[in-house]
Amino acid sequence: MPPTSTIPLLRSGQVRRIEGAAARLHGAGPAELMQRAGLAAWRLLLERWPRAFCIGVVCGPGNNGGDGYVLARLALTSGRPVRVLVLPDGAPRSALCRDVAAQYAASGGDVQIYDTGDDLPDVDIWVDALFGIGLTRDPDATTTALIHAINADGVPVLSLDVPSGVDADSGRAASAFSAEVTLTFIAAKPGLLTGAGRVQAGSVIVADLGLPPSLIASEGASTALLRGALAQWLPRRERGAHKGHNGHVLCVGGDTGFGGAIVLCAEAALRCGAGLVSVATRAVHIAPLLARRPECMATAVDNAAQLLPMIERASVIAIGPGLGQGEWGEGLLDLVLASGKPLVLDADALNALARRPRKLVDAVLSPHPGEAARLLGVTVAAVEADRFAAAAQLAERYACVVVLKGAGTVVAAPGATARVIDAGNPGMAVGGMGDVLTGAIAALRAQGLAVFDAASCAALLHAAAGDMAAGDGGERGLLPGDLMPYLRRLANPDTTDDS
Ligand SMILES: NC(=O)C1=CN([C@@H]2O[C@H](COP(=O)(O)OP(=O)(O)OC[C@H]3O[C@@H](n4cnc5c(N)ncnc54)[C@H](O)[C@@H]3O)[C@@H](O)[C@H]2O)[C@H](O)CC1
Ligand SMILES: [K+]
Repeated sequence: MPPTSTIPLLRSGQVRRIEGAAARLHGAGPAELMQRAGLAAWRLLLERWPRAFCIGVVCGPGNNGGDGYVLARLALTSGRPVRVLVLPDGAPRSALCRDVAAQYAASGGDVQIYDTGDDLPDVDIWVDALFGIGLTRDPDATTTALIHAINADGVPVLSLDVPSGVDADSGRAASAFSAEVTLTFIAAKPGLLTGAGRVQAGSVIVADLGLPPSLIASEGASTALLRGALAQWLPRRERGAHKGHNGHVLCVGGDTGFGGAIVLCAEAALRCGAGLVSVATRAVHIAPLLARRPECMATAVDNAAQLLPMIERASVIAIGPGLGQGEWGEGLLDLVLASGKPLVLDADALNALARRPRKLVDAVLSPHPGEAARLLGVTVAAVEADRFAAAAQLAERYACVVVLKGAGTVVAAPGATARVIDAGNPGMAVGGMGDVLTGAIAALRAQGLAVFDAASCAALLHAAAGDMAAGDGGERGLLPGDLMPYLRRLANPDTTDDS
């Protein structure tokens, strides 16, 4: 049951087709759209940075640069000083860009050629109109020098359409502007919401350029951005429910001395609404910890035979936190994989799976980029260069749902439109956060959500709880346990059944 709060993301090719259709169907050709783009950017600049007086604009040779020249002309005719920078080989190449550059010059504007090592003009804001969806290769040395100089200049950067240097579809960036805001045209691009692109884009604002939503929707989303509104996802709580109604999660992990992870997993499963949670572990030191929670039964499991009855009673099994890489963990994993129960695999269970790859049935994998690289047999850089492709390959190879963690979590399922979550913050990059997510996924699966929705909703819940916890005390020093009260709060939007 995907929520209504999914925002469609369009790839570059889709946006270009819409641009073509806009000319045919709505009389808004590329020249008109460029004027609208430049005007939308100028209005946003005035609204967001009203005290910016001297306006710097970096203009590229293509139509992204054209957007920049339109803005530069508007700034100039508003009486502000304008500094337009172009690269040595950056003279306008597209006809549209030449036209608007000529309009800017006719308004009295001039252009400065930037070369490596030049001092930057003193401006109050930089508008990045170097490259948009037409980036075809990594920026060269001079371009990279300009990008680094502007990123270090200490003034805000407003990127038009895409932070230059970022691949609009994958999010990959060799070097890119660090934008405070990216005003993207017609629709947000997937590369702005995950990986390096999410980091460089800052706040992403969409300008529809006055095109009808029906035209923009005509392309169909290549990826869906999931935001807030968790209520639509979560199963309604029946008044007469008892703990059996809300599923029984079995958490398997916690080799000797590694008990913390499985405790986090168990607690998160409870906080996200699982009716019952059992823990199979051999980190016996955590037994007293869990014994104080009657809703959570911990059992010391030394061998696979002891696990069987626990598997029978469970509705969903989460395996991996603190599982270790030894025989004990491998033996339990084999039994769990053979159980036929809905599964969530994380941490060391993923490393074991990477050593012995096999297709899964009704499972969710929740790798970080390193685990994903091992599961695919590639480098971490290759995973991060195109997180959508990596998640899709994992989903196909292991026949399961995949939650690829990191900046802009990607949730993929075989043959389905990928989902991406732009909530979450760098404070969550600490040990144990993944264990909390594993418990959340298992809990929502145990409460009856379909596997793709359970993984997506849990990832949204987890990221939103991380943002709330960071908002309450800062990102530095954020700990996995800090998320628990927020998980509970977010998992209880006013959806209780009044019947
Ligand atoms: N699609 C729309 O509805 C609208 C698009 N607008 C703007 O147009 C750009 C896309 O323009 P395009 O000319 O296709 O590409 P770019 O301007 O991004 O750049 C292409 C230009 O740059 C050269 N180039 C590419 N990579 C590099 C590199 N690494 N180093 C040097 N040069 C490079 C390439 O050869 C081309 O010459 C879109 O993003 C919007 O901003 C409209 O104005 C609004 C509607
Ligand atoms: K740009």
